[in-house]
Amino acid sequence: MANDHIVKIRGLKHSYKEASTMKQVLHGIDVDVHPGQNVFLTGYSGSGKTTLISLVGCLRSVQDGSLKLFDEELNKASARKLLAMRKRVGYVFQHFNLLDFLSIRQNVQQSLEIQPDYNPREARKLSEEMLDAVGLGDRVNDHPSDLSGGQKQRVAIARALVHRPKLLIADEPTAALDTSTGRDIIDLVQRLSRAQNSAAIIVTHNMRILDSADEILHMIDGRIGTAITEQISLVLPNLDDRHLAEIASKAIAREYKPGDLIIKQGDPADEFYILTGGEAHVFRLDDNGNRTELATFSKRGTYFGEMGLLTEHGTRTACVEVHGSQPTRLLAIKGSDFAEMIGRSRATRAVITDEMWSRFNTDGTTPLKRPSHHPVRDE
Ligand SMILES: Nc1ncnc2c1ncn2[C@@H]1O[C@H](COP(=O)(O)OP(=O)(O)OP(=O)(O)O)[C@@H](O)[C@H]1O
Repeated sequence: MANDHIVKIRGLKHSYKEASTMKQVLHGIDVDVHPGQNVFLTGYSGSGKTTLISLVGCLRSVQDGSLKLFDEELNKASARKLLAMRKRVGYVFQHFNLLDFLSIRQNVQQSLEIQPDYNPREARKLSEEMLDAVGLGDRVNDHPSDLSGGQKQRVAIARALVHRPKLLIADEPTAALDTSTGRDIIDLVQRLSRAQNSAAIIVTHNMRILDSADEILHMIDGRIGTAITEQISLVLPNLDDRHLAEIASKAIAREYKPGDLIIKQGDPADEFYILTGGEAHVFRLDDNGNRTELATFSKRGTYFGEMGLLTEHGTRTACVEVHGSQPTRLLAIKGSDFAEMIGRSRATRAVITDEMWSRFNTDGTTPLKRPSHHPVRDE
């Protein structure tokens, strides 16, 4: 499908001039962002996050590689084209970037004034509605200096979304805010962008807010790596830091193509899986080869493969296949590492075992013996 991508990046490289040499800061990036997807971009300071989003947001020119925004190639795009594309994106910055000599309604309205079909009356109405949606409907005539940090960021969100962009870019929108205000701001960005079916790329260092992402991209020295530690800590929050780092170092990132079988019923159970992208479908086959559809997992962080590992049965009780037209990405943890993990963290074992029993109950078949370890809840 031509329109299946909001952003499609292949082999993107970028360098800055430093004295008389060039310093390369992006080393061949591949990224896909689909309509309505919330993608969080994490990584240490200096790893290249701001460079990457400023290229996506048409604030810089592409030097090398392919970057398609709304299906249009930005490599070799003219300054005029970049400017036109920039108007179709919404931006939220760390330091709000509001103009204090304008009222907050006028600040929001600015985004509409640069659109080709600008109509002042309509723009005023839309700006007031958008401020209402961010909870500032009664403050439209105030100026930014009258507001708290969290309220200023709400204005910035209204300004970024008022023209209904198909992509919102937020560069550390919570960095200048306290934790609970930051969480509210992320919730708001996600609620409003989802309501408009806008994709959002949100740069953040804040691990506590990552659980609501559709996808987490982790930048390491100008490359996209799998956010293995972050993914595992979200799924299994009871692991202590040392244990988490140990498991993360042993987890293997895998990608399966549409049509691939991930788990085959009857095979020995030897791995535990955490879904990090795409969808996985579970079905069971009876002796005559008839299929019973059991579940489709689409939420990032869903885990599976625990049944064969936790029960004395030891073999796969169902098949799992790639679902839909996108690849399915997983973190695989070897059975022996999984056993060690739940052996050391009773809370983790309890959570996974409870989830397994609730799956047995929903799927209506419990062909297996109870696990040898009963859930423990005393941590
Ligand atoms: N305009 C510039 N000129 C030269 N070097 C730059 C420029 N902008 C960024 N860099 C360098 O490029 C590298 C990546 O910077 P970038 O700002 O993209 O990283 P970041 O992950 O966003 O970091 P932070 O979280 O600190 O903002 C850093 O080493 C930085 O010093």
